Amino acid sequence: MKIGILGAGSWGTALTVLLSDNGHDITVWSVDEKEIEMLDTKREHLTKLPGVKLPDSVRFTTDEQEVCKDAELLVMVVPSPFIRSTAKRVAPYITGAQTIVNVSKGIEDESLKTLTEVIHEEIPQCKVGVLSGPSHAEEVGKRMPTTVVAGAKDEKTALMIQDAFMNDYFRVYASPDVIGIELGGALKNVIALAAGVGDGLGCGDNAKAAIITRGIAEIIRLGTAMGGELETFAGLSGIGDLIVTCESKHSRNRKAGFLMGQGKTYKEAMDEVQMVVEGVYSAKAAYKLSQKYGVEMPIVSVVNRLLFEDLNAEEGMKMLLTRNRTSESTRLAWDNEQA
Ligand SMILES: NC(=O)C1=CN([C@@H]2O[C@H](COP(=O)(O)OP(=O)(O)OC[C@H]3O[C@@H](n4cnc5c(N)ncnc54)[C@H](OP(=O)(O)O)[C@@H]3O)[C@@H](O)[C@H]2O)C=CC1
Ligand SMILES: O=C(CO)COP(=O)(O)O
Repeated sequence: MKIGILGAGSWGTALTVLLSDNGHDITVWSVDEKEIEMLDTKREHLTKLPGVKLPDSVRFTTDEQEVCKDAELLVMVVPSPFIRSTAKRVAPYITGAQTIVNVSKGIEDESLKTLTEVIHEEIPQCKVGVLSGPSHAEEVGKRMPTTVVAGAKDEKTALMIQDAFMNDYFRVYASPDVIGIELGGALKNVIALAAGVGDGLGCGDNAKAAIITRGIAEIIRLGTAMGGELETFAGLSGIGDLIVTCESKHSRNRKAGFLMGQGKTYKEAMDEVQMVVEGVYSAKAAYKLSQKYGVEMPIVSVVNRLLFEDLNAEEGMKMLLTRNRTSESTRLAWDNEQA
């Protein structure tokens, strides 16, 4: 199959390896001429995915028309703040016969829309799906075992995406729950910032487990209120992705949080990480959505205050621990008569 990849950072590069392994004919596009020249001449992304070699068959371009021409599938893999502008750039070259799969993770800040909603708005003529889950580029680029989930509103599109990506080191499940998959992928990044802050403060495994567990509770609360399925949040793009991002040495969001826990501002942390820290972009949107849907998200709220107000890391952690006492169960009531 002919595939165009829109974005040539670490995830775009790792997926180029994967999709080439699957025998597809790949063209990679980036807005950045220097990045395209480096990839074309060195066959490696020297800064964002060093050590991973790209096959000679892959073509590189900065031309939107070229990457879209005859591509049955386009993979959208630019950071979330650039999804709309990239969709606008390619829209004139996309026909109703083509499919776009979004593999980026975020929520648009102003509109509070998911990324497939943004793509659909800009390119209504084509089919749009999503692929998400615990999948660091550093491991996929080395062909290490990985599982993800592909979602689309119609089964044919979901199965087409599953088929294009799946191989013996990259297992792809399929699902109709597009909103659940997207919210899991976007919200886990905000929680990972908090997990990193805990690490930076020197908190231990108990605190990490608490942030992951109470974090997924927040994701489920908002995600189900917005129409996502509980099963999805218990799956690869929910708890699966949350675990990998809160625990992995590769995680950009956890690392940015770690630096903030050590006293750096989020801008200093982002400069040091040098790759996209999506949680910073999604944090405000997640908070605004929690207000809109009337659900409590204390970790998301503290992360916003750490990022955009002058709350420091220690105060933030204390604030979470000293919230009003509450129950873990939201469904069951006490049976006081039996007691
Ligand atoms: N890295 C990973 O392991 C994974 C990442 N993701 C998601 O994939 C998305 C991309 O992440 P990742 O590849 O890591 O990011 P990177 O920062 O490595 O790369 C992003 C790419 O987008 C390009 N870019 C920068 N500015 C613009 C712009 N204005 N318009 C269009 N393109 C631009 C970058 O160019 P330049 O290099 O010049 O900045 C680069 O090619 C994110 O949403 C992330 O959450 C999902 C799963 C795994
Ligand atoms: O989403 C990702 C892996 O699934 C990448 O984000 P992090 O690097 O912050 O974990």
